[in-house]
Amino acid sequence: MPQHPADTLTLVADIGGTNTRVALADGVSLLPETIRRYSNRKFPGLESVLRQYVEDEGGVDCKGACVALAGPVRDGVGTMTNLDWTIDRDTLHRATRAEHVSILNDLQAQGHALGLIAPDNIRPVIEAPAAPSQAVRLVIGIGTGFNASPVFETETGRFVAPSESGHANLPIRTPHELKLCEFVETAHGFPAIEDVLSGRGLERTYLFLGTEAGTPREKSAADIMAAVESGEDAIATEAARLFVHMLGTVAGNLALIQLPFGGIYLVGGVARHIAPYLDRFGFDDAFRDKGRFAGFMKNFSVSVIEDDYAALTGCASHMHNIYP
Ligand SMILES: Nc1ncnc2c1ncn2[C@@H]1O[C@H](COP(=O)(O)OP(=O)(O)OP(=O)(O)O)[C@@H](O)[C@H]1O
Repeated sequence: MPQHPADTLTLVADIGGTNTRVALADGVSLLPETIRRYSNRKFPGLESVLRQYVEDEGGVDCKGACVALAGPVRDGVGTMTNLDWTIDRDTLHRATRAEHVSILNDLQAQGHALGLIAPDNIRPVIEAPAAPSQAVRLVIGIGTGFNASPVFETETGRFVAPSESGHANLPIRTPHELKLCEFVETAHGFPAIEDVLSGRGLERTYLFLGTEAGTPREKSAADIMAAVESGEDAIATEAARLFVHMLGTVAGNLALIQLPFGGIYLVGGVARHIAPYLDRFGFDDAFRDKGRFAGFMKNFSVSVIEDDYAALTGCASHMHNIYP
């Protein structure tokens, strides 16, 4: 990589509950040939994934390193929610030898990527009136877990607020959703949004509907979506419909809390796979089902970001802004 001297390079990593994606960036641009993907279950911890990456890139030296992880970050220590991994700044220095390091929540990184995603990678779901460029935006992530972050444009730069909103409890609108909530609560002790709106949540919804029908069966999220596509399994179709409805309700709630007149952006592996069915399974109706505020909900556009590496771009942008 001779055309990119070490003092311009940043190592960026997106650590999800299932997969870690790592790349090098020059400024805000990812270097496509350096993008690598690792399956988390093959590694004992985050430090070893990062060390593996540095080795796979021939012992590369970088000026900065930024990791975005699926879990809360407090006082410079990130803790994964769906994996027994933590990372702190010293470990990140050690693993990458970078001078500047930063640890973000993965949805914060997704927020920092807004404005840098190629238009081809943004799929519109609901249109809304145009808003000023400083209007608040909201990213919602549905993958191994669920989370959301509002994105604020301030006079001193962009601020993306972290949250753990996937661990708030499920909002219930129908008797059937109440039964799903009770099913989730029986298994987990608490019916969190993430227990339905995630890959495992889709699988759990499928099991719930099968159990209700007297034919309990398990299928992976990918197989459920393949069955929806082929139309061969009515329970899979119903699971996707229930999932989409719950997603509309939760996204509508978050919109009312944050007022993202600049748009809502759905990101993550499950969001990308469910995107073609949002219209067919009534996302829009559930999103707008807010009583007197049903008309007000037309202020919010919704899109799906189809770029699997958006969080890496967000890490690069964040580092470029704080260490130009
Ligand atoms: N074809 C598919 N349809 C729906 N869901 C799928 C499909 N393939 C994989 N998934 C689900 O996507 C999830 C992984 O999504 P993603 O790649 O965004 O993960 P991640 O970045 O590790 O997650 P997170 O950041 O939420 O922790 C898994 O729960 C998996 O079951």
